Amino acid sequence: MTTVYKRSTLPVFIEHGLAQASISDCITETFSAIRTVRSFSGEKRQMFMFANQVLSFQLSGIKLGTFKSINESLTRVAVYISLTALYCLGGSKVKAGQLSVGTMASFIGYTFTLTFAVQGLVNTFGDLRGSLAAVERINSVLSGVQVDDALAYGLERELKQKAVNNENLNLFFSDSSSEKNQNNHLHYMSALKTSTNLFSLAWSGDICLEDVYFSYPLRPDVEILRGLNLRLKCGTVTALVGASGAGKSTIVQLLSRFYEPARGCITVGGEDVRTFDKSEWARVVSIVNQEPVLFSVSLGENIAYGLPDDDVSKDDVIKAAKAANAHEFIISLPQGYDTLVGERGGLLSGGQRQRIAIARALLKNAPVLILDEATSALDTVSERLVQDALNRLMKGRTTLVIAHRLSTVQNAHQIALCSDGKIAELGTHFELLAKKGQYASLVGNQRLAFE
Ligand SMILES: Nc1ncnc2c1ncn2[C@@H]1O[C@H](COP(=O)(O)OP(=O)(O)OP(=O)(O)O)[C@@H](O)[C@H]1O
Repeated sequence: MTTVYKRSTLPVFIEHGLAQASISDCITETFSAIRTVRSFSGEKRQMFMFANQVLSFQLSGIKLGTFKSINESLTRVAVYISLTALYCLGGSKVKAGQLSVGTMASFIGYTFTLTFAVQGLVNTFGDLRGSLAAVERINSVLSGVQVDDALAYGLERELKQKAVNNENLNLFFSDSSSEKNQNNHLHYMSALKTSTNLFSLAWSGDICLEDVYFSYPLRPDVEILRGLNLRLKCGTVTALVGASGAGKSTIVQLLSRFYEPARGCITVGGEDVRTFDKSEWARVVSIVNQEPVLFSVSLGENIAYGLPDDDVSKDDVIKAAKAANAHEFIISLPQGYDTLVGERGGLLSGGQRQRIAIARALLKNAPVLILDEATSALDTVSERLVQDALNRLMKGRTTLVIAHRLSTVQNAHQIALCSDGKIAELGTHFELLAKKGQYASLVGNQRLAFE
């Protein structure tokens, strides 16, 4: 009986445990790659995955609950059978005059009542304690979070338009009829423009950082950017250089709109980017990082990440992979485009991960490209393949590259040297060398890698 019970319930326990683990895996993966998720407008996709995992957790929970209830019922039946047996035994002793009826009945009754009561109480308190701890943790996380209203508004609006029939997602949205939500919506609806002209502006206009001041929320007293001005000319490459800690990544974060400037503004074709919501902005900007983040899905899905499923054909994915010099290595794998890349792309080499990220950006085809050039050394063949793919990706796009290689800097249309929270020098490689300023000494000190 015990063996049958174990055999039948063990898989249910395992399934429930796995469902719980996949929820936390999904959360960990999403938050550790939050910049990539945001830059590819992947919030909806991650939320959808999360919703599915919560639902399978719910289903396995119900199954487990059913087994537990059956177990509980069987236990109770067994207890009552024993009780009946005790009554019979006690009854015979009473009949023989060895025990009084009252003593026997009270003994049995009190014993079992007490057992069930204590058991129930312990179970309930156990569950309650767990739930209270979870609620407390959720509250502490939520109370420390600053809600990004513009992003939240953009996401909710998009989800309401496109996924209104999707029950899974609807579970995650609060009742928009509440007065507070409606006020928020009205506020942003009046402030934010639609994306209709954002793409054409980004394909044809310059991107400008105008007198930008910025400090990080966690260190509000330290001004990282102090009146920075920089124009990224449409369709050209700007190499951003500067000493470590000069603020290069901060400029990238502002351009990606992970943060907003404290003063000054960023414009696209003359329009303040804050007039567009963040999820729409994410569609016109591609970011390729030093250490590209891949998700633990297939190679094909990683390349198509960020695009709605119905917009991506297998041919498009292959075309992007070919342009990124990734097709050959993908088809040499036994499962080709269906090969799983492992957690954070761990089953691929550094150069392969970079080419997948480049294919992803090529497929996204955004007019603005932000590139954080890898400092880690690749072997010569891999390096050439990556560089070749990057050159194709940069072509015709307004590109800002945090440059670490002299060749990148030399080939850029302009070089911006960031120092003291400003652009201290701006020009081509030879112009800046002739100036014999900070750029010349940066190159002289070999702080830019020579090839
Ligand atoms: N999230 C953050 N919160 C507070 N301060 C930060 C944060 N990120 C960076 N800083 C600070 O901002 C300054 C500029 O950092 P940033 O990363 O932009 O420099 P960088 O030029 O990209 O440097 P590196 O070349 O070493 O990557 C540094 O002094 C850094 O300590």
